Amino acid sequence: MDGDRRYPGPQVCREHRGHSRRCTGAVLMISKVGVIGAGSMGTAIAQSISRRAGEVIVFGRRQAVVDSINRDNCNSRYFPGLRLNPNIRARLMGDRLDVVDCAAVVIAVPSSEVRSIVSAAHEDLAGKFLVTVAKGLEYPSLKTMSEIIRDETGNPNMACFSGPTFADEIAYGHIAGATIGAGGDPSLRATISDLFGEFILDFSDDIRAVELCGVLKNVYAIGTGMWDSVYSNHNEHYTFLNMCYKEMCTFLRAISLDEGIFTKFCCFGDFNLTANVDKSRNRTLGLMVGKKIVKTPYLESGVTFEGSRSVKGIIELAENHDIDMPIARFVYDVLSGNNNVRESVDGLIRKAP
Ligand SMILES: NC(=O)C1=CN([C@@H]2O[C@H](COP(=O)(O)OP(=O)(O)OC[C@H]3O[C@@H](n4cnc5c(N)ncnc54)[C@H](O)[C@@H]3O)[C@@H](O)[C@H]2O)C=CC1
Ligand SMILES: O=C(CO)COP(=O)(O)O
Repeated sequence: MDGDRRYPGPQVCREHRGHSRRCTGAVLMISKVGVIGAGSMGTAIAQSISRRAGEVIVFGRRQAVVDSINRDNCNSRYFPGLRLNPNIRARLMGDRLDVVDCAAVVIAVPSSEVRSIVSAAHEDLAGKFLVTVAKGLEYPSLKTMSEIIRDETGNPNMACFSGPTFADEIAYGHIAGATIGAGGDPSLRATISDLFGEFILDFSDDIRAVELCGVLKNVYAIGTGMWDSVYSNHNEHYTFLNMCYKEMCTFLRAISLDEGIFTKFCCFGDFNLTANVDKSRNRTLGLMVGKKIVKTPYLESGVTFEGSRSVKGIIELAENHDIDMPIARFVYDVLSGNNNVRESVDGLIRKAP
């Protein structure tokens, strides 16, 4: 695809008051932003932000990807057909990260990698405005990404970005909504609204609840894939989808401080996107396991299946709140090879709420 024809270069932005709307105006010159992770989401976020910032530095661990971005304005591994904006530069990941003059740093690596990366670079990241897009839960600590990052850097200025946001569609500039989980500091919201001004944004003060929505929806995407590998009718699909959403809302009512979380992009939007669309890696994993196309070595496939890594933690977190999560347990049991899908699905139907 041709270069990003919409790239007008950084321009002055009108004040973005941070309420839920797509910033259609030109953009504020945000000096420099760092993105940790040169995978699909890191590259996509870099492309979006590069239309609003002076420069975006992407930190990747593969020299070939770094070279491809710097030499050809292209991430040949993830988006071979997309010309990246010229103000995106790549650097090879090291323990230390040269983010000295970055106004903000986005963390876009798989959740399993966040603690090691942030711990190694904690001195560089301390005091920075940090945004995590990773959708995972650390085990056995049961900590979310922002909790890990705060552990390692002590940063109070933290936010998360989560919603129905397939990376490829972001990279090609399609409309997407996302929830910003951040403390109530107005200046923080203004900064993040400028950074992610291409998105339709809603906000929540409960960053942990926003992050847990992203974790839960991956689990239910796997579960829906498994269910759909057995039942192929519309009634059956949407009946199970409703069962999943009911279980997810039961969990959120127990842990969320934000009573409006249920209708935010991180919750209803991302839950439906990932559970219903085959582009989702988590849903695809559920379909493949359900059809016995793949067995447990999928974790060595190199594909980022966040839901399979976080389902055990979600079950334990729920137990800590005396919440029963039969569908999350169904997903865990099948992924663990304990039962086959049809037996487990029939069991779910008998116990349906
Ligand atoms: N791909 C998508 O559509 C979306 C992904 N996300 C989230 O973004 C996070 C990142 O996932 P994706 O970009 O999708 O995965 P990906 O598999 O496309 O890319 C992951 C990248 O992280 C890099 N990486 C892994 N370990 C690393 C390390 N120790 N140091 C430096 N780089 C390392 C890999 O080399 C790869 O480039 C996940 O938590 C995912 O849930 C969120 C929304 C959408
Ligand atoms: O989080 C995502 C979309 O919002 C990406 O979903 P998958 O990780 O299932 O591909």
